[in-house]
Amino acid sequence: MTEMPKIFIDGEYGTTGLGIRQRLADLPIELCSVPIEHRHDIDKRLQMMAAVDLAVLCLPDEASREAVALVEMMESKRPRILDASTAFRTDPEWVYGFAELDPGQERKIAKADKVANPGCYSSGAIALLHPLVKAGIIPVDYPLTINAVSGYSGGGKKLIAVYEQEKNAPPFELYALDLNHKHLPEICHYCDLVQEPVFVPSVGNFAQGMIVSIPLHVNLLNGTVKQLKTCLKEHYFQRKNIVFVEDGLTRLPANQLAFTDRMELRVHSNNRNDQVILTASLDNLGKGASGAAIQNIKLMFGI
Ligand SMILES: NC(=O)C1=CN([C@@H]2O[C@H](COP(=O)(O)OP(=O)(O)OC[C@H]3O[C@@H](n4cnc5c(N)ncnc54)[C@H](OP(=O)(O)O)[C@@H]3O)[C@@H](O)[C@H]2O)C=CC1
Ligand SMILES: CC(=O)N[C@@H](CCC(=O)OP(=O)(O)O)C(=O)O
Repeated sequence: MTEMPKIFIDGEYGTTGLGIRQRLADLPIELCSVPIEHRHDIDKRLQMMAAVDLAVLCLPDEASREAVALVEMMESKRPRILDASTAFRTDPEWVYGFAELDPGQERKIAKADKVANPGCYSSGAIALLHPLVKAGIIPVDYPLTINAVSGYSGGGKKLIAVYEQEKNAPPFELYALDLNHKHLPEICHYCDLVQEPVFVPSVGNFAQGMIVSIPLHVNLLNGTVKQLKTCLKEHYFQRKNIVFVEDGLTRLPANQLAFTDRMELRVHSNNRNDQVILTASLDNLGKGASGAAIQNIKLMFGI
């Protein structure tokens, strides 16, 4: 009998880490753990990393950078790494863990030693924009606006505490109003955009779920509403985790896909076909984080 792959989740007691741990329970892998009281102990974590085939990092950016630098200095066998943070998503030495990006991306992930899991908002934005820009329908210099709302679990343990423990948590708030959100470089990079979109993220008083929505004026595109739909339908044909849906919805609840690992894409248009809103619905902790990580782990071990 062949041995099961060994995996250590650094940050396993955080929001994304816990989500991955729960999903791994169904897979043929051996999960190696550091006790909760030692979760910040770098020596114990490095010892564990030296003993496993894959280290999944579910840490803040700085802690991820530190852990990766230490792994790279290891003289013993190094584990492969899957990083959930923003730190390496546009780094050319890392493979971007968005399996549906292009044909061939799954193969790259399967062979990679270092995989960067995509950001939650970025996953929705890239799923919509990448195929449309690549097909030339959305010009690379289109003045895009990306609106998005996330459940509060998107901000990890700290934001969950604000929403679940403080009496005066807002029902809804805009944030990142300095127009410098950490997902913008990733979105521009993987959509080949030359004009940075205006990104308007927000958070609502619900735990999980996300909508990314992108309004478009059809007269500024190189294509029709029908061509937008056909392009997305063909790009995601027979994909399990991302589906293009044509159901004519005119309302879209933000928690529609909460507790799933799927993403749904839609093209909403008016009856003049001159305005469009593209939407991506997902769970920030599902396809936006832990669900995508599991997709990558399965690819990396051929499960
Ligand atoms: N939440 C989400 O929807 C998404 C999150 N991500 C990314 O995943 C990563 C983790 O986020 P999330 O799970 O939300 O965050 P959480 O704050 O919920 O969890 C982070 C975990 O890492 C631990 N930790 C923090 N600093 C260190 C350190 N220096 N050494 C060891 N452990 C440390 C924390 O410990 P302690 O228990 O002491 O706080 C906590 O257990 C982030 O990079 C985030 O950007 C990606 C996609 C979506
Ligand atoms: C609601 C909320 O705060 N969301 C986070 C994004 C989620 C996150 O931190 O992780 P990823 O970058 O890996 O997606 C934010 O805007 O910073």
